[in-house]
Amino acid sequence: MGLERYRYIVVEGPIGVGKTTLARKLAERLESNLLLEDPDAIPFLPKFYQDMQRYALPTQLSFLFQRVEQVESLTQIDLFGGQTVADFLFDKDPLFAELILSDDEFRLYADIYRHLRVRAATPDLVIYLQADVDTLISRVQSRSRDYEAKIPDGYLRRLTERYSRFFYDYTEAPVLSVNTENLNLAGNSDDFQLLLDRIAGMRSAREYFNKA
Ligand SMILES: Nc1ncnc2c1ncn2[C@@H]1O[C@H](COP(=O)(O)OP(=O)(O)OP(=O)(O)O)[C@@H](O)[C@H]1O
Repeated sequence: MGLERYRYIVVEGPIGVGKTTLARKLAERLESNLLLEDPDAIPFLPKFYQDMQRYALPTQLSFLFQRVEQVESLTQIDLFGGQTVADFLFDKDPLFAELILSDDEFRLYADIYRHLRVRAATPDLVIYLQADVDTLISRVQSRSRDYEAKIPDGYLRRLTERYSRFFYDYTEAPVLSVNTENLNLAGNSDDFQLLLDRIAGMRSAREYFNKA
């Protein structure tokens, strides 16, 4: 199948693009370990969407500590072997921090981040999912988590821009950028198979997949 060579695959992209959906499907197909972000375990998140300025710091720190724990569990998984699929990249944590924190808060966050000295494993492949902001909005609405009704469109737009810049500069691991506008990974198994073939056929460190 050509997918065995990836021991650690990360699916990334802005809120609602479909990371969790794809990570679950990949893990099921590969019979691999699955590492998922758990937004329901962040008690500040609903409050954050109501008052971003006030709740940005506790929300950001809660996500950071959750990711640290998950990255540590990855080391455990590694001991037992097998493949792992995750729906987040540890290195993207500061991307959110820069977007939502004030300058002073960001300095404090950066100190904590540095002192944690996390050594996150480098993925063998990052699948970077992309979609228009309007598509993100409709996908977020389709999963109907009540508190997400308050996510401002401008926030999703700025986040999407930050993601583009982040991956423009990112060279740590091979990246497959996937335009998901016409690729229904939620329901269409043909589309999922197309993507699997594309992943298996990946030959260089940076490739693009755009279903015509
Ligand atoms: N390629 C796709 N085409 C159409 N709908 C999709 C696609 N991928 C995911 N969806 C749908 O969009 C919604 C959001 O998907 P999902 O929860 O996987 O996003 P996410 O990127 O993991 O979000 P978050 O960043 O909040 O964790 C779900 O309802 C899912 O069924």
